Amino acid sequence: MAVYTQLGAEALAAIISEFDVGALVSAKGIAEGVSNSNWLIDTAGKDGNGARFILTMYEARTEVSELPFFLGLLDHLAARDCPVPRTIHDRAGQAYRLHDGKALALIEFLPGVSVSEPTADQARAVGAALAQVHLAAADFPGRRSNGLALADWVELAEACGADGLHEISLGLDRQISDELLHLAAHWPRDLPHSVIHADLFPDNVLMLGDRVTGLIDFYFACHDITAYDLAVTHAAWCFSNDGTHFDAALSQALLAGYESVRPLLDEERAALPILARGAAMRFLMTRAYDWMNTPADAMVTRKDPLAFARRLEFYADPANAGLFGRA
Ligand SMILES: Nc1ncnc2c1ncn2[C@@H]1O[C@H](COP(=O)(O)OP(=O)(O)O)[C@@H](O)[C@H]1O
Ligand SMILES: N[C@@H](CCOP(=O)(O)O)C(=O)O
Repeated sequence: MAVYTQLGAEALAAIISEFDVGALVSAKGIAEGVSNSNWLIDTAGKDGNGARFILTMYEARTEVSELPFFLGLLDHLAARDCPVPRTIHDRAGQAYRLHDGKALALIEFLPGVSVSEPTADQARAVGAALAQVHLAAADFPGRRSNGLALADWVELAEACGADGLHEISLGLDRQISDELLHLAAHWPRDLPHSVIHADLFPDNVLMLGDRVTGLIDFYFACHDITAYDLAVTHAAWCFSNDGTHFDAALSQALLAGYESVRPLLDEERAALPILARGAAMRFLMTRAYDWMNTPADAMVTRKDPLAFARRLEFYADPANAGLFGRA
């Protein structure tokens, strides 16, 4: 469930009246999502023909000082025909407003649904859309470093503690400490960097059939290794949810879709195995930390860390070394 803050009808109407979008007609809290509060907003529209938006209230996990980067990036990408929602600026031209000390943004509504069992054609389309974002962001002037990079995985592992990890699953502490050493020794330093989405899971992609209609939730976007973003997307799309089953057809389609827009350099392709291990580690660590630190009465469902421990095992298995080789 993701409406952490209750806003009454009067408050919502007053907020919407600050934008040139017509009067509020209806507002429904959106259950999906975990970080922020979201409402589906219908208004009369500027011309009286009706219009639909997403109203997002940023909760504790999003720093207000970072909103110019996230929201500016959406506008930059949308202006370059990437399938991302524009932000609707208020009458004063601001991309976000403050309400009772919390930031709010009104965002273009995009049609589509998040798929739970992607097909190869859908994975191909997602790969192409990701590459389009990487190219279109090249002249985006905003800067944000990755707050969940290798050094942060190490910190998260320390915060969890060996005993805590072992309690999640026997031997998980050892798997993580060995892997972190391996990643530190082999993490690539000289690959192309760009703005990356960094969390392009199926629930952050809206689709109509095989067409990507929306890439959303850019709140982990940052500058980092471009091909690492492809590795994150690979880990997110090419396995069953629990990480027990790898789908080679999805993997090939995702990579081919990506390369149809932005061909990988040889060194990027060669680095994909280690980048994929890093991607699996990133989600293993945040999920393990959340697993141990989410109060029992919290409104969010904890995500299974072991689903990414299994992906990590898969990527690290020498039997799968050829996974990212050219077909
Ligand atoms: N621009 C949009 N157009 C249509 N639906 C959206 C849009 N942005 C968000 N949503 C809907 O709201 C849900 C939660 O949004 P999301 O940004 O993923 O929240 P959170 O950051 O809390 O995870 C999404 O799963 C989707 O259903
Ligand atoms: N994709 C991450 C969780 C991040 O949550 P989001 O709803 O903000 O995308 C994971 O699966 O661990």
